[in-house]
Amino acid sequence: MAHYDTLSLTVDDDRIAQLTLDRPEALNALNSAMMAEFAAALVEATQSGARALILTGKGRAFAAGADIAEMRDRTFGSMSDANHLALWERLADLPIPTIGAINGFALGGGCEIAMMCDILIAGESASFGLPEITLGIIPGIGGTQRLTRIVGKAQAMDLILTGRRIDADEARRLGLISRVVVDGEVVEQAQVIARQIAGSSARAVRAAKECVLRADQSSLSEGLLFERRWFHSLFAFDDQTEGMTAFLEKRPARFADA
Ligand SMILES: C/C=C/C(=O)SCCNC(=O)CCNC(=O)[C@H](O)C(C)(C)COP(=O)(O)OP(=O)(O)OC[C@H]1O[C@@H](n2cnc3c(N)ncnc32)[C@H](O)[C@@H]1OP(=O)(O)O
Repeated sequence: MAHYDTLSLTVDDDRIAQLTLDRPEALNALNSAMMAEFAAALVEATQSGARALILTGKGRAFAAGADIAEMRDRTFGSMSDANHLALWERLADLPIPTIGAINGFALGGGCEIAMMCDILIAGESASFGLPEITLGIIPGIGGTQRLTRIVGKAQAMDLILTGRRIDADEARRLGLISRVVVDGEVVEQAQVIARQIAGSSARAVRAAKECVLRADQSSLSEGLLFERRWFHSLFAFDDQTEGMTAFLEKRPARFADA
């Protein structure tokens, strides 16, 4: 793995990649250096053959948002000419499942990149929020769009216009995250999920991810057709025969690339 200054990347023997944001002294505030390294690390993780990626933060925050010190003196020209923040979107485009393991604060841009993950689990004392409004700006890494799709207009307006923070239980009730676990066990629980995914058929996992993501972006009839076509396609591969044979023979399936 390459050396990174603002994050670390590991890939274990089960082909689980773990990307850890690593600027704990600034609560993992997202700066330009981290954004560039993040994009490079995603490429490296994918090219390593990883089957799932866990995203977490070192210390008492997942990430407390974009780096305010770095942003304060930016101008419209420097932000728009560089299409600033666009690189974070690479996370949403990753072909393998992503699991956000949220410890502590996930605020502003931190909450926004968390919402890009496919599965989100959080420690009991994690907190989420989009406080950008208090800084005279708005979310810029997809926060208005993703939050509205996840929780609906009224809840999104409440959270974005007030900038209020919510705890892990409220985040789960609203549908932002799927599981709340004991603080300190967040990464461990993410690894359990990741290993389960890594033991499944890679093609079926990819198909499932593409279909779920399509649900957000297509009409119901287009999404249904897309799902049915993917379903048909999986019968072209040995994993389907192996999975069904294993069930009938009452043994665990042995998928080719698991
Ligand atoms: C498109 C996206 C836009 C955005 O994301 S804009 C940013 C949105 N985020 C925020 O507004 C949150 C800013 N941070 C905070 O409100 C607080 O922090 C917390 C509530 C998260 C934690 O408060 P406490 O426990 O008192 O810690 P502390 O002393 O404030 O923070 C420790 C160090 O971390 C730095 N830091 C925290 N968040 C950021 C940030 N977003 N950008 C730059 N630095 C940050 C602080 O300044 C400080 O540093 P030092 O020890 O040198 O004083």
